[in-house]
Amino acid sequence: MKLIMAEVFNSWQGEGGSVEGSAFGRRQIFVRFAGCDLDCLWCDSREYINASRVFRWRSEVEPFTGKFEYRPNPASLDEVVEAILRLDTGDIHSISYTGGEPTLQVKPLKALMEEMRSLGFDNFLETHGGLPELIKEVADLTDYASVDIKDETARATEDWRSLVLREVESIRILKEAGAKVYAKLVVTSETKPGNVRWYAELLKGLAPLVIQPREPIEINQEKLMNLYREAALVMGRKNVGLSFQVHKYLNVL
Ligand SMILES: C[S@@+](CC[C@H](N)C(=O)[O-])C[C@H]1O[C@@H](n2cnc3c(N)ncnc32)[C@H](O)[C@@H]1O
Ligand SMILES: Nc1nc2[nH]cc(C(=O)O)c2c(=O)[nH]1
Ligand code: SF4
Ligand SMILES: [Mg+2]
Repeated sequence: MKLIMAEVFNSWQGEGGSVEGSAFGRRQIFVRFAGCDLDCLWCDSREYINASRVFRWRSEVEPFTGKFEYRPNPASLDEVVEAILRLDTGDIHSISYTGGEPTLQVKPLKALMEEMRSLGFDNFLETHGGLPELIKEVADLTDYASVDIKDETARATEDWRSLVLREVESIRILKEAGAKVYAKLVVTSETKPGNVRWYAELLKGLAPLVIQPREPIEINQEKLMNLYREAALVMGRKNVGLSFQVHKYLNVL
């Protein structure tokens, strides 16, 4: 079984804020898959979007050392499992599968999640959720999921509205399978309050929402808190929170 990988490292989860299902501040091993079918304007993992150009992947030799070993793509499942286990510091909350978009490589993703579960780890899926048919394949193996709702200002794809509906469908599938799920919305100064109301209507009663400012932050506090209020008025005050990419401020991976 082969995978196109980007990197494997050990850090703490820097996103998700305090809503239910978030693993913010928990220690994780991150497994970043190469390749994505979307093209978010502000993506901080751009170099990994085109999988055919990711010739090698890196794995941390030891946590927080900044020292990496490089290997050619594609990777074998065994190599990736070995890289993960080498970074097991004994305090790992869950394994985070991110990217790129991990669900695009659904067969090896599933095999890896099965293997990590059998070794006693929980699985945390970080996904754009735009492909519910693929989400179905890994839903039973997912303990936690952070599913992005792509705002119109991300310009992720041409048919943005149908993408949002598919993301919500993925959340439903994951929830029905028993995963702890929250939605993450990256906002900018151009984000429309009316759009946030629409996302909130779709998520109401389904999953909590975190609002995460695009980095580097350009949205002002007043606008951010107005968007928060729009969402909370629809979803309920306990179901909305803020999320910041704290790892970027602390200069860790
Ligand atoms: C790189 S994506 C990979 C997983 C999946 N493709 C997705 O978009 O959800 C991981 C997370 O980083 C967030 N992210 C990426 N670039 C960002 C930026 N410049 N500012 C804020 N969040 C960002 C995404 O919204 C997503 O929640
Ligand atoms: N520390 C840390 N937390 C994260 N949460 C989501 C990340 C991602 O890129 O998916 C990420 C990441 O790359 N590093
Ligand atoms: S979906 Fe995720 S990996 Fe893909 S472009 Fe958007 S932020 Fe980047
Ligand atoms: Mg990131």
